[in-house]
Amino acid sequence: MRRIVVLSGGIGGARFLRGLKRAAPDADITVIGNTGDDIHLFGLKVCPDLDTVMYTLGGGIHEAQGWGRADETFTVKEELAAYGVGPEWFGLGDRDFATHIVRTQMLEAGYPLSAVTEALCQRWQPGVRLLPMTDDRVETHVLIDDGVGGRKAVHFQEYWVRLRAAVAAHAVVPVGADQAKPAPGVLQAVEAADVIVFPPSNPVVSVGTILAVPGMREGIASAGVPVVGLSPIVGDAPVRGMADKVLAAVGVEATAAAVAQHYGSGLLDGWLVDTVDAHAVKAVEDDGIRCRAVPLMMTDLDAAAAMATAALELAGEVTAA
Ligand SMILES: O=c1nc2n(C[C@H](O)[C@H](O)[C@H](O)CO)c3cc(O)ccc3cc-2c(=O)[nH]1
Repeated sequence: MRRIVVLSGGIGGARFLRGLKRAAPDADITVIGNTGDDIHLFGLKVCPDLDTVMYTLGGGIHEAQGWGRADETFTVKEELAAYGVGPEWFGLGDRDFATHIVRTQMLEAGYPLSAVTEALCQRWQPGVRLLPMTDDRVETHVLIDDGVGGRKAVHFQEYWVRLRAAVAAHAVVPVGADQAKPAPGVLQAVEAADVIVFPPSNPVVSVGTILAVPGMREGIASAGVPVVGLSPIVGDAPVRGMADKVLAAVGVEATAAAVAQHYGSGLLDGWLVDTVDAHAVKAVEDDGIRCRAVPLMMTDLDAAAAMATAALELAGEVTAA
């Protein structure tokens, strides 16, 4: 299992990756990061999931929060607010602003997002190869009630951060994904992988958005290597985030078994559920996906490393079968 490819969202994916690095210190890890959460604010391009992976693995993350920078200050945000310039609901700190300024400057100079991400990682040295899923613009929008009898689409960040996912999501649309091309190196990494891992990231707005880029699903299914995933749903509720809300929008129950079935045996060879969901193992295996129940709460680095070890062992079992 030397070459490992991981499809990652933000916090859950980043913490899992930290465990994976500990569990497989000699592995060559490529991370394909979701960019559907990206947002343009104050003229700057913000890539929350790429930055969360980069800061987490590079030692700059705000640990308790899981996103943004440690030791952050908010002077720029306060000054913008004093000018009446928002949105005030999105917490961009001063240190984080610097990342978005560098990124935007490089994009405006003509570099693709993949090259910009590589340049930012020169500083953070995450110890993995971090690739955006695409260099093209993709933006996840969520369809909600507009309060006057109709419906409207809002940016995913507005749904999650401003509305706290407190209203029903009727549909989730990765706008632009159908026209997007995988970023340079993405399909090559999938083709060269010894194992492909879906970490406990959101199956709809994180892994699902990556899979929506044309060529991704086919590339993974035809890679001929074990594809193993870890359930982000434990005891019928998301470990964090709003997976239940967006799963409902795509007609999938918020259970560990239903998420495995949503990915399907055409894509997934192995699936880890938490020990509290051990009753789901049989249903998943009946669907042709090898399934094991292990602790899936990433309470600390040791727990994340144990999860990564279990995922690699499951991949080994699938290969041997
Ligand atoms: O709940 C919040 N999450 C914030 N996040 C996290 C983000 O909204 C989501 O958790 C991810 O997009 C989901 O993966 C940020 C991430 C960044 O990289 C930069 C700024 C923010 C700001 C917020 C915020 O104000 N509130």
